[in-house]
Amino acid sequence: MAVYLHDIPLDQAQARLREALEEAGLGGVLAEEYIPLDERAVGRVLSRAVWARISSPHYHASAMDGFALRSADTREAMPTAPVSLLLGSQAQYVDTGDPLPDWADAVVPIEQVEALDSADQPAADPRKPQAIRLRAGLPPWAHVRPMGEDIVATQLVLPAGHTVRPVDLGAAAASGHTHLWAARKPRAAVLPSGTELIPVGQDVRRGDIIEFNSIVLAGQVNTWGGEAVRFPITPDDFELLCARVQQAADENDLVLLNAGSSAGSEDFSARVVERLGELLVHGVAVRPGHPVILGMLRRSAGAAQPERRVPVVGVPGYPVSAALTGEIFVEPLLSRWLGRGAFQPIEVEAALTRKVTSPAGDDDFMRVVVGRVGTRLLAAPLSRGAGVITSLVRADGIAVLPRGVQGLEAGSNVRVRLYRAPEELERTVFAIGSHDLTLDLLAQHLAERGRRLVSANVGSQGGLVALRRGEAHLAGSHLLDPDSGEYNLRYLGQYLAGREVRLVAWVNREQGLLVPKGNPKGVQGLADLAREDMRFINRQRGAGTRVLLDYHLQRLGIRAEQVQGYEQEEYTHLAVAAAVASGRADCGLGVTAAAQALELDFIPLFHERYDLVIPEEYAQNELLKPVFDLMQDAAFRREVSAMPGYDVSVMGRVIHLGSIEPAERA
Ligand SMILES: Nc1nc2c(c(=O)[nH]1)N[C@H]1C(S)=C(S)[C@@H](COP(=O)(O)OP(=O)(O)OC[C@H]3O[C@@H](n4cnc5c(N)ncnc54)[C@H](O)[C@@H]3O)O[C@H]1N2
Ligand code: MOO
Repeated sequence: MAVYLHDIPLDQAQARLREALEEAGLGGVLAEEYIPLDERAVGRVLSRAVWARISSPHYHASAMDGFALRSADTREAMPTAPVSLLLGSQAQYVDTGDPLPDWADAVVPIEQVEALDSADQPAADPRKPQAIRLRAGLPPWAHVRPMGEDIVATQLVLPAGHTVRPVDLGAAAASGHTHLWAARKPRAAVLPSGTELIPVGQDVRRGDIIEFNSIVLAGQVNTWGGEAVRFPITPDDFELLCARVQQAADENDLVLLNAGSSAGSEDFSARVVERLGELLVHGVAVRPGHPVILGMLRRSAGAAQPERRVPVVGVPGYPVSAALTGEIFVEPLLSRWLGRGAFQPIEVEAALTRKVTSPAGDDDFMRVVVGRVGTRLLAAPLSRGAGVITSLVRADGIAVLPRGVQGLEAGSNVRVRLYRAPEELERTVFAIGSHDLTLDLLAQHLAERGRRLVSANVGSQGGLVALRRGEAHLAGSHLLDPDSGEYNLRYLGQYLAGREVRLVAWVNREQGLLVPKGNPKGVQGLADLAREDMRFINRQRGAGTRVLLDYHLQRLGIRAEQVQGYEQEEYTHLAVAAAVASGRADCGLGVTAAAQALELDFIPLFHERYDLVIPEEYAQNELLKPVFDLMQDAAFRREVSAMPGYDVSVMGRVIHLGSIEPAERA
């Protein structure tokens, strides 16, 4: 009989693991090693403090090329009454770093003396004169680095638990060390499992999943100071899985078993752990990542240290869940074994740009992008999908909605654990509105100009709403006014009346019908949408493309009810293209580039203008200057017009500047 997982709160799961580790004698630094002091020690965690064996400098050293002397001998020297010192008894040439003779207590730089061979004859070799003449006195210890200036023998140079940086190695070497005591790197085996997985580089067929979780997990382990050992993909075969996991446990300190953690027909991980050791936890109340497994494995009799227990983490298969499980369970474990404090992220408080819901029973790890718009720090939630690895790539941080919170309204403050330095958030240009594929090109060019473009796709009208609420620097918009045939202006009156706004044309682009390659249903135009054998895929209400569609359907006298699939909505051009590519729909309205991206056929229908709407306060801000620069940049314009269906002749044209008059509803 199948036993399904039972989620327990995160703190309880962590406590159970901690207790099991302590019981097994694995609660602290695993082992230490005496490693040579060289550049390979960077990143290692010191298991013992470094105390200075010798001082640095370990003798009084000259800080300048010049002459060592007794400061007292120079006391009378004046510009008008120079003092001469005889080489040998009163002065001695020294290079920077040379030890000072015992009798000397100061150095005069060579350029501050007259080197003489006799009373008035300059020396043939300025470093080997008979005498030197000074026209100013020197205080004691002038131009001398006294013994211990840098490090005094017996002082603490580096504390235990410290992660070694390049400069630390300099200080440790200067204080007389040749080796360092460091925590041994914990070895973590990473085992990907699943019959459907194929390694990177192999041809991909339908149903195949490119295996990358093991790469992500191994990279995390190495970043956090461990040493990852990646195993080959194990198919869903219980006995084989047991054999591999046993081997991994025999040779490593930790086993990360990826996938097979939930309730599917071939989800063996929990049973493997039960067979080879003790299952501590199956299911943690976190989203994503809830089917986590925690356990302790036994080593086989023939293994090294056969009595050792080896913790195992059953890492859920979905990539975001897998990476977050690494952060939540693996990082703290490695930190503990390395004797270093667990990672403390920098946190900031930011206001949510939209309402979110959250499962009441779980700690919900929400990925967000963060940026400053005006005086406010804003957090825009990214995709919640556990399979959307790019949401973690794009994320600036994680906002945890704790258990008990069922959701938050737009504008609520959340604490965000940052993945980046807070300064980077100040360079963020927030674009919320209609998405266009050229914005990705813009993002890439802005990155070269020290800006980060973060865009959220909420459709044209959604973008104007975001601007009204002060939650974006700019919005892409392509809203057709059916009466005038103009774009956007009338809608600005509706959403941004009274505000100072700059409306700048961005591109003219082609819109048309996306159909499968070869156009099997012979689609010719919008009139075909009313056909009984036609399944359409629509854009969401408020999207410019939706406005365009409704306008033209009305002109053709086609009612929404006549269009099959009119109620099926997607949020981006690419999502519409994907629906057609997968066969879920026969056609959809979108831009040429989306058709090209997914190798669809395209039936061009209209040209439309896509504008950027920018409140004047931001248009004049240094932050957005590169956006305006790029509109005039020949190389950028060339790249945009090289994209299929785009024309940049309008790019940068100011359509409106100044206060927006109120308008009636369009
Ligand atoms: N009936 C239930 N079904 C599922 C539950 C549940 O509680 N009850 N939980 C869901 C959640 S949440 C998650 S997370 C997953 C966990 O699934 P498994 O750990 O069993 O993993 P798989 O089913 O094998 O894989 C899921 C999915 O993840 C991707 N994947 C897996 N391994 C890799 C890899 N090495 N590299 C890249 N991507 C990988 C892949 O897309 C798999 O389809 O279960 C849900 N179902
Ligand atoms: O818990 Mo799953 O890991 O939501 O994605």
